[in-house]
Amino acid sequence: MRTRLIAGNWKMNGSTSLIDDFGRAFTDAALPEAVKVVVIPPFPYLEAARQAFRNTPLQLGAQTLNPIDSGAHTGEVSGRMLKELEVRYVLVGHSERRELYRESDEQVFDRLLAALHVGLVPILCVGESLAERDAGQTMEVVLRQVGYAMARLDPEQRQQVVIAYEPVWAIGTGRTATPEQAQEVMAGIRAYQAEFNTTLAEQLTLLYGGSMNAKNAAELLAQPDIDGGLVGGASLKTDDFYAICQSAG
Ligand SMILES: O=C[C@H](O)COP(=O)(O)O
Repeated sequence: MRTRLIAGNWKMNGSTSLIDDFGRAFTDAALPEAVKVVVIPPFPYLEAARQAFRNTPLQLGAQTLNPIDSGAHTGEVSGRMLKELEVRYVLVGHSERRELYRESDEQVFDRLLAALHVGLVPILCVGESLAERDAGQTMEVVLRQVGYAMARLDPEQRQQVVIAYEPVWAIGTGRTATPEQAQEVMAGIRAYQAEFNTTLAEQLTLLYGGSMNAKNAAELLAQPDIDGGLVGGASLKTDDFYAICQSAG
């Protein structure tokens, strides 16, 4: 059975009091067995989260990392620093990083490799824009993003990567991909992986992201190639996020 994973990406939102709310809500939480839950707050809240989540099943994630270990890179954070704060997962290639901060496939790959080198689990985010979908280029764009990274990894590294499919037009818009639309692309990603190794493809954890919420999560998560969710807006509401985690069981 594949890992079920729900990750809440707070983006540039949240507060220390929201961290405390999550700590309280998830203390001794009875989550479905085999569901892993990750909270990905902004960097300044990681230490508070590490403390507040001690008696919870919540694991920590970070939103990006610099590929370099240390040095004169003002404003940047390295994977080694994240590891010190017991961070386990890190997003790479989120569409907001690709768009707003002009991260190329090459830069995304450097970050992914750096994450693997320090023992973080990278969540590689991929997805097409609305114009690309309308032009019938969805699979081409998504497989280019997946392929650029995966083809450069060795089999053991490939096994560590989680992939999140996030159609850009569904992010923060309230317009979720239909379960069928998401399933079609995610089956395509798994089939692409199977070209390297069928066992690895079968074990690959694939997340859907894009306006997932407490109402639509169960239907999305029921699709055969959707193993979990990368949740933005709804991960800022404790009750909604808790409900999404329950739907993953
Ligand atoms: O990282 C999360 C995704 O970008 C989805 O965000 P959203 O749930 O607010 O659409």
